[in-house]
Amino acid sequence: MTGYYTPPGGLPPQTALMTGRAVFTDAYCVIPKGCFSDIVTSNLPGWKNTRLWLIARPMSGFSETFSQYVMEVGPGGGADLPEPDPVAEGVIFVTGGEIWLSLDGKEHELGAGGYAYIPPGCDWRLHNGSDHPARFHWIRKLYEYAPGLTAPAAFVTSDQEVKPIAMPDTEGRWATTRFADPDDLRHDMHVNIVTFQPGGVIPFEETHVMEHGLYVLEGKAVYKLNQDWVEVEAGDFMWLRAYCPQACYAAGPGPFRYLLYKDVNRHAKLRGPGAFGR
Ligand SMILES: NC(=O)N[C@H](N)C(=O)O
Repeated sequence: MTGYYTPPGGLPPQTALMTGRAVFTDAYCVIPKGCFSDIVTSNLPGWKNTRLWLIARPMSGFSETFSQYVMEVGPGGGADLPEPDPVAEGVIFVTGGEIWLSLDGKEHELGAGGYAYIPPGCDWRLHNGSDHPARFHWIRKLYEYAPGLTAPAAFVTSDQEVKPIAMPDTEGRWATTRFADPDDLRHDMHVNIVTFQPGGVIPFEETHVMEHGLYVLEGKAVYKLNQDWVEVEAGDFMWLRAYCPQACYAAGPGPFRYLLYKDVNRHAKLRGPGAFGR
């Protein structure tokens, strides 16, 4: 772990060359780090001294499940009512600085690598009491209640505390840090960190129902997205629609790591005549 990329802000200089790496297709999208300039930031109601890059949002109303924000909270900034939607759950992953997080009355301080799961309806607040900016990812999803299951409880952990689990037969070259218990079906989204050691690969085209957001925290790789091979590096974001084929080769001298969102553990939504009379 050598640190997590965070956008520096500002504008590229007038002498900058467009590199043409930004791509938006029906199956996937790549937002390279060069796109994180000051002019594409947003603000949010209720958030003080805060700006964000909103890098994923549901758009077609058909199959997209999540939104992802790269947040930058300045000194003294934050929110007492951060989440307006009572059914939204969230994950926070800190990439730089420190945040103060109150979850249902319990207070936590999170630094780089800090991770929090925030269930729907949680009473939470977030502030930056330091004199430098705090940066973190905020991933949001509408929680899908399932018969017999309640929503999970809030928890706080960190990249440093959770041991990555190697994928079978990879000699540890491909491993996943799983922050939520994969056997706990109350969770309908996982936000994990995937780590490849130099030369590590996904050796087949994964093609599955889960939608993905991948934010590259560290290193570089060549990623297969649908029919294209795309070079990616720390700071780049990829959005992959359900069933988008995916594979990769870790190409740099150090580990290649990304924060991975996926929707899990729920039925496919049926549509059309006969689906409970709808
Ligand atoms: N692109 C990925 O890293 N996919 C993961 N192996 C996953 O779906 O868990």
